Amino acid sequence: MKLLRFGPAGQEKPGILDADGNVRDLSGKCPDFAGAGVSLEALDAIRAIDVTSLPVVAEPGRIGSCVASVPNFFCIGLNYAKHAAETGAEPPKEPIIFNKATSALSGPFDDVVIPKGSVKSDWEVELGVVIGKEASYVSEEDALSYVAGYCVINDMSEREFQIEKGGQWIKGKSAPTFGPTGPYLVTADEVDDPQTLALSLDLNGETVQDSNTDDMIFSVKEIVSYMSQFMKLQPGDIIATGTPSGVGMGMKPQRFLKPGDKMTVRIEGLGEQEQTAVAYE
Ligand SMILES: NC(=O)N[C@@H](O)C(=O)O
Repeated sequence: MKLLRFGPAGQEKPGILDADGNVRDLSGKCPDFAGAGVSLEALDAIRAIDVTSLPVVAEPGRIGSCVASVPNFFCIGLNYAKHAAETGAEPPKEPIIFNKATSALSGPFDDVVIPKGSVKSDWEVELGVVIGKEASYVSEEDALSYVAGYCVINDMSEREFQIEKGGQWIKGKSAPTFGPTGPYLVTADEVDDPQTLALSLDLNGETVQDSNTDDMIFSVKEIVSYMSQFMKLQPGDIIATGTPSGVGMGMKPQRFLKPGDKMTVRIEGLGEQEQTAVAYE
């Protein structure tokens, strides 16, 4: 299933894409796609609905983040060897885990606001994993059975805030609008192998990131199992699984976003996002 949320910010309704590409309204039939609303049980209940019986939304308007009110917005750092190299870092021996403030979550086509005082705002296409079942001490073998689905994420990053402000990457990752997520939550049963997906990001029409999830250092199943050794993952948690090379910080000379820049962010089978960078006002 391709699940989405449509409507003005803060008033989104849950929907589903039908076989003809129409948005069908799921409101009243299921809870919002937040927390338990994306548990494996909740997704099974949606799967049992006859999609053709749902009203077609002729004009869905704005598309919101495909999940809402996320309990945790986790990220994995330096999970592609060439990206680690472009930042001057060694490939990690164990997964690097950090957080993005959950208030950074935004719609896949919403403007990205360059934060107040920022001169180093940067882009990062990433495969997003949404957890569908409490996961504590799970094996790698079982890990993918805890995944509700996958989505596109732009892990927006302010490099001065992230690197030059005395530590903790969360400072550079968390500005409002720094987490475009969606357009769809594609349920796990529709993704044969999360380690074979092409992912790319264009800046003003020029492809700057172009890779495949088979280049990850730690696979999705390794990440979910590893994280579950330290914490209990919960339904609705997002894990952004790291970005490939081609970020502005790694370019020579470095390149950062300015108002009017357009980012097109895509992952094979999961859809495409587009954001325009705008100045903070
Ligand atoms: N350098 C940096 O921030 N990278 C991470 O976000 C990552 O995805 O690797």
